[in-house]
Amino acid sequence: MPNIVVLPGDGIGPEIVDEAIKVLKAADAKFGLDLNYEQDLLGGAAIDAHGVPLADSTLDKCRKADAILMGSVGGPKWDAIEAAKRPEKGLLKLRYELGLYANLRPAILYPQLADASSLKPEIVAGLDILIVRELTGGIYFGEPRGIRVLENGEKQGFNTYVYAEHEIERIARTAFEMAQKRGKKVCSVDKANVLEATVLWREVMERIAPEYPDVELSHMYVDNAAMQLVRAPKQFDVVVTGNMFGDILSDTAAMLTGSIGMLPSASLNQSGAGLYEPVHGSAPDIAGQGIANPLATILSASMMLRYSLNQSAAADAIEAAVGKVLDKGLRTADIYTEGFEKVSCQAMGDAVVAAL
Ligand SMILES: NC(=O)C1=CN([C@@H]2O[C@H](COP(=O)(O)OP(=O)(O)OC[C@H]3O[C@@H](n4cnc5c(N)ncnc54)[C@H](O)[C@@H]3O)[C@@H](O)[C@H]2O)C=CC1
Ligand SMILES: CC(C)CC(=O)C(=O)O
Ligand SMILES: [Mg+2]
Repeated sequence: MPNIVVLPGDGIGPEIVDEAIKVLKAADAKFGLDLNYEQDLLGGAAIDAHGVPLADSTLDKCRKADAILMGSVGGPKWDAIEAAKRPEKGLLKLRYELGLYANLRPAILYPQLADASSLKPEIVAGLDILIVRELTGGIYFGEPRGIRVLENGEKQGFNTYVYAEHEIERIARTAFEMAQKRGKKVCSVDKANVLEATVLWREVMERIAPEYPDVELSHMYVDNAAMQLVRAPKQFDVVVTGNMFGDILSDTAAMLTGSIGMLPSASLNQSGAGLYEPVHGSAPDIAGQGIANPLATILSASMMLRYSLNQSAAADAIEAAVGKVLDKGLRTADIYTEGFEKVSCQAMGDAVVAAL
């Protein structure tokens, strides 16, 4: 019986995770998945209960799990806490401790949402990009880091952008392997005109590329990539990049698909167990109102079935059910455009269950 650790987190986290679990239970009834769920705390909720954003006991459960389904962490309630102890650090620690270096962030435009995209329909029609973000290295984890006092009494904040060859090699392989199953193009995004760490990044990408002769490798500076994503996004197939650039570019890509409420993600390690979470955060501005879009989390649950639990038929069925619900004209507020039916978070989850 596969064991799923469920970490709803903060803000809209509990609302959207409830809907994803509902959909998983419906998929279980239909496909006999026999999933077992174990709920625990992460982020601000864990700080409130245990004083730390990720308790050792929670980390232990996650290590033993077949997969983890997460909502989102953070919020203004904990913003005054010093940076090293904030809710977000619990999530970063979880990713790091489980070695979840490969973060897959598909940005797919459902054709029904062409009107909700920030771009003109003709620019985004058929959009299907996969952002492969390195998740356990780079500037989010580099040492030294902190805030120090200089001799003149002024404070200085500092972080370190660092990548070792093995970290670049393994994420390169993930990107090339993914591209082999898709459009056979990898665009590696860096800032090699300025940052030495990304000069090495580019060198390693070039070194690994010949192992995948059927895949075309190109390089792009991150500033241009941000521009190209909103100018002509369909030029991209797989985009591989470091932790911070991937974080930023995936939020940009989200708006091409209509809303960040539509973007799921999978974070994988070498062993196949994974962490599944929407790309968005805890959305404190709409938390508790029942209006969040649960589809990113529902689609993350579908990625969990596909990547960690070997249940691709159930994953396909959930994705098809999401398509059917959009066909019916149901829209949460973030993807609502005139002429459609505006529904709550819960109604959207119920509709996906019904469509399943
Ligand atoms: N993986 C995680 O747990 C992440 C956590 N965060 C944390 O979340 C908190 C809020 O961060 P923000 O910068 O505001 O980013 P955010 O992604 O939470 O929200 C940005 C905007 O998108 C909207 N939005 C996000 N998800 C939505 C959904 N499912 N349905 C409808 N609208 C949605 C929000 O209402 C807001 O207007 C912060 O504490 C941040 O550190 C941010 C990103 C990821
Ligand atoms: C805590 C943040 C690094 C989370 C985030 O923004 C993300 O993973 O997209
Ligand atoms: Mg982010």
